[in-house]
Amino acid sequence: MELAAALRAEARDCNERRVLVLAGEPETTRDRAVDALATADIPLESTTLVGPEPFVNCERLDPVHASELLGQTRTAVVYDAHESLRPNVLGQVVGTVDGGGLFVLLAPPLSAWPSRRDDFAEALAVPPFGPEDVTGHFRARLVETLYAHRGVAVVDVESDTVESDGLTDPAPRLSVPGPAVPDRDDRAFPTEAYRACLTGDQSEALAAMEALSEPGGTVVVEADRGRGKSSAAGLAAGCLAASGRDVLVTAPQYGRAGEVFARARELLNAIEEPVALDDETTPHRLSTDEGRVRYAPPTDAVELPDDPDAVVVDEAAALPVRLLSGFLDAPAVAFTTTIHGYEGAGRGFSVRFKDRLAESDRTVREVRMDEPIRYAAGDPVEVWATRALLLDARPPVEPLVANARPETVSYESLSAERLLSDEHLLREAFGLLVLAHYQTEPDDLARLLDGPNVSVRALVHDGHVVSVALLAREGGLDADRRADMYEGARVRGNMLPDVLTTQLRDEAAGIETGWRVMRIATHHAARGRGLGSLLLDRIEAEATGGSVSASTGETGACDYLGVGFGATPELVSFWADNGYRTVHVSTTRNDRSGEHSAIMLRALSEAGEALQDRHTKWFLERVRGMLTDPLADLDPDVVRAVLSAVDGSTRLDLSAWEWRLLAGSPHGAGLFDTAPDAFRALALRALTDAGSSTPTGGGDPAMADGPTRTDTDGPTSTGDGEPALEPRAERLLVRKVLQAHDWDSVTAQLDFVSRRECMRALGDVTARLIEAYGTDEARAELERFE
Ligand SMILES: CC(=O)SCCNC(=O)CCNC(=O)[C@H](O)C(C)(C)COP(=O)(O)OP(=O)(O)OC[C@H]1O[C@@H](n2cnc3c(N)ncnc32)[C@H](O)[C@@H]1OP(=O)(O)O
Ligand SMILES: Nc1ncnc2c1ncn2[C@@H]1O[C@H](COP(=O)(O)OP(=O)(O)OP(=O)(O)O)[C@@H](O)[C@H]1O
Repeated sequence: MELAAALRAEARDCNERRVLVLAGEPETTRDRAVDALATADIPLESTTLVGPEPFVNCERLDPVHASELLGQTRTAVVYDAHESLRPNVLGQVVGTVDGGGLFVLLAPPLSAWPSRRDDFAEALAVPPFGPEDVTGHFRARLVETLYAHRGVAVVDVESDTVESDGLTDPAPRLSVPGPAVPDRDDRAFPTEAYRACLTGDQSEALAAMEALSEPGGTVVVEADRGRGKSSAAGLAAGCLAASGRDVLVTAPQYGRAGEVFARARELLNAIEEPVALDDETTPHRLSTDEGRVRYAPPTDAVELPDDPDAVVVDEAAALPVRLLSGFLDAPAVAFTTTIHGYEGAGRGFSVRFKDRLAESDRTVREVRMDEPIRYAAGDPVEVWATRALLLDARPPVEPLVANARPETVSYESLSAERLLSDEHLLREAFGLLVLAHYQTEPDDLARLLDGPNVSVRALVHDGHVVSVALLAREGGLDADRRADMYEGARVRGNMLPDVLTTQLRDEAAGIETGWRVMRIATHHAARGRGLGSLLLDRIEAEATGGSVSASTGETGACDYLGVGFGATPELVSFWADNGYRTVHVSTTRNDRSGEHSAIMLRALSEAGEALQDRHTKWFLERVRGMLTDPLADLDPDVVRAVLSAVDGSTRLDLSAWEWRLLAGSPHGAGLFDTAPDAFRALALRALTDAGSSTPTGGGDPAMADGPTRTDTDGPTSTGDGEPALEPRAERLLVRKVLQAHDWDSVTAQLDFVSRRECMRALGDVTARLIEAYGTDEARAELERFE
């Protein structure tokens, strides 16, 4: 394996990395990899094998644990991709290879690789599709990039042919001086911290983070992977703790904060600050005499437990904007974020969150770190990985779509073939999806190109993608599969049938076929002009009449459209305005976003309607119980939005005595606390009516009457609908009546001047609801006190 030695020698000379692809039968490639590591003189202690079985005496990680390598530095990583090639794993492992090191990829013969069905392809075969329906576009594209890119050697080990030698013959590199330590006058942090910096960019980022010493300090550090941003944040945290401050560190995953703590600790040791680990089992907690550095997961950290002096949010792009905004309540805060990472969300961070920062009254210091730490700038392996995984995909630049309007765009189905033949279109469509969602990852690219159940629709303005939707076909499952699912077996994909079947105990929920809108996004320069709604309209038109063909990207006619998403009031209204109706709200919060998911359906066929109707009915029957317990802290505006988006309303089944009690409450004759259930029934009725124009009536013993809004009785105050309550009155119904918060907290949350005023406000709302919904007797009772 002389080639391996030559690649390594070149890599070392220019502090870059090289890729060695060994293609052929598994055993042969594994033997050759062992030879290659030996000939290239790569120490096994700094080599990691990522693969299903050991064949070389070095650290081995199963591919599912590859994320453990994030933030680490290895001289070589061998990725044995025979059993499965996972795009996420590829992205995670390439970045950890050090300058002067090799990334060794073991693969089947490259010409046959795209048509192989490996374990990852199996994972993309979402029922009712089988592995034979999964295509190999992602791998075909990957193979093309392997041949096309500099720094990538390809060897066919069966014929012992070097198909591409990967040598770039670089010009000799001038040695780069280490970063200068700023003058003492210019800095507040100790010299040791600046000495610990490995690049000028890192030193500048550290200097910017001195702003965290003062209340109001806000710093944003943006960098590509491996630029040393976590380390810069760690050095800053160490300096702050040494000066007696309490620093709270958060990151999407506990393990990811490791570099922050490692640098903080090294620094505290270097400046001889006695440092104690509070607890060996949770090493992410360091204490100095007066200061400390501690970790909390994002959804806890946003509550700013124990009032930290400063907060470091590492990998901020992987968190949703709503959560990030919460950190602006901290006295001082630094956000570090990857621009083109496997998180693939850096631009999203800039666009979505920087606007929010700009609106806040904080002065923000922004720093960008470009110099790579592990290897030289311009490293060809980084260039290759970025292209292969589309890590730098971005939406069209603003001027190209700024004039897009519903009348200037065309609706298009973007098949995988079309996207592959037009790299610009692929980059724009994927870039827009990445930008719109904080959790897009390289696996999604493969899903989009090869998943038989996934397809893309877009609005195109002048050749550029301005709105895009990713659709998943769900349901259409046979009886055995539905029974398995009902009994608790995991069925891939099929998110909506899965929730409706397993959590909501509907064994028939997987019969109908639906399209789930997995993601939808409109370019930020063209939002609020009706484009998102137009895209949904066109999808619906297609879904009501289309033909079925997985290979052409046609998803076919179906029974319903559906969506599951982290519920915010604005998004729920967007879906409700487009005719989607609530059937479920998850009882737990998403770990990363802190949001509850809402599930909304839009029935398109009779069968779809039957499905939606029964879930609407069940939702109305159970939502009261959920609101007093698991959803008791759900944002009242989300509660208002999801309730008003239910396609139906509850019937009021109150006894004459309950009506009398309600009617007495506005004037203090009846008390809320003596019969909260009667108040709940009334509040729920009002809030579910809030989105409709024709309320349903009372008198029926059934709790819910499903989606038909046929009124039977119940006068209304407006003549043609429900009483129009102000948002604050609705929030009061949610917080006090439905979520059962105590009077004092409701008074404070809704800014009432006193508990008395809050109680009086509830009395007023109750009176209005009795006017609208009460029996004649109840209204007469109300009048007795007036
Ligand atoms: C399954 C999922 O993907 S859910 C996640 C949806 N996607 C995102 O959140 C990505 C970022 N957001 C976007 O790309 C867009 O805001 C979309 C896709 C939600 C809406 O696209 P648009 O082209 O703006 O839609 P359209 O113009 O038809 O409707 C906008 C309406 O949605 C509402 N809306 C939706 N989201 C928001 C929001 N975050 N802030 C304010 N209003 C919003 C508004 O009421 C607006 O009404 P208006 O026209 O009266 O101003
Ligand atoms: N000042 C430093 N001292 C010692 N090691 C450092 C320093 N800065 C960076 N490193 C090392 O360089 C590598 C990359 O640094 P770090 O993890 O801070 O960068 P990052 O930009 O957050 O990278 P990633 O995106 O890979 O998480 C790590 O292995 C880290 O240990």
